Amino acid sequence: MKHYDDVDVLIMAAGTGSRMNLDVKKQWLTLCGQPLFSYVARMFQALGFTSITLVMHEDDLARAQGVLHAQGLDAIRLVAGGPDRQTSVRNGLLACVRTIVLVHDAARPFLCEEDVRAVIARGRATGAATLGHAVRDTLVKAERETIVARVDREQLYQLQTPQVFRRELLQRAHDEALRAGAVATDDTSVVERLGCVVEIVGGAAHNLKITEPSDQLFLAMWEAVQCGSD
Ligand SMILES: Nc1ccn([C@@H]2O[C@H](COP(=O)(O)OP(=O)(O)OP(=O)(O)O)[C@@H](O)[C@H]2O)c(=O)n1
Ligand SMILES: C[C@](O)(CO)[C@H](O)COP(=O)(O)O
Repeated sequence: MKHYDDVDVLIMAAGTGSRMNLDVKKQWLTLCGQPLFSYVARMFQALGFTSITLVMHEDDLARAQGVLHAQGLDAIRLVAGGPDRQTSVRNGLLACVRTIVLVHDAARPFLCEEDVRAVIARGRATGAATLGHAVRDTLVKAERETIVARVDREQLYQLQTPQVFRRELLQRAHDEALRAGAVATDDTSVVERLGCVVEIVGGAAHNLKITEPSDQLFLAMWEAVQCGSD
């Protein structure tokens, strides 16, 4: 059973995707015939979420509106992002009114329902939870591409999204970070600055973020499996 009426979903899609080195921003790459941002928005709608806000680059708002409309996704709100992810999340928070906020990257389209359910359950219970995956490769520290030290991976995780928070806490954390001029790459870091504990929920390894050109291979593989194309 799905009970998501206490959750505002923020889908982050306002970046420039500089590490992809493409002419197109990565959220416009297609998966199963749809741009990543609408693929992800549709997925959350299909899971039963009723408040979904898509944070897009301001240059893309009109075009994104057209895509959402053409796909019958008019219920999804559009908000302009900012120059960094933290500002984009803060802009998105202005559209949130519910008890819980779930923040997800449009660049992570390979999310499964089980992980969404698990991280929401922990976020509701503790106030702050994130999906993450234990590091599984051998880790080292290097200088000038030469190994100088070994790093014990025992306690290391790669954080993913969704990240789920009590809205009041996330808002307070962003207000405080703005006041202090603190910049972070994710929202757990923003919340930790308040001294809050964030719980990690083990997520699927395949919930990876499209970041570098070679990650397009995963889009092709997912499409072949999920959409039946060859
Ligand atoms: N100003 C920004 C920057 C990032 N994001 C979003 O946050 C997610 C994760 O960020 P990242 O992978 O770093 O995306 P980009 O900033 O676009 O990539 P890059 O760092 O390579 O430029 C992406 O879905 C991206 O669109 C955002 O909404 N607003
Ligand atoms: C939020 C995030 O996806 C968690 O892994 C990540 O921090 C986004 O920013 P990054 O600069 O790509 O690490």
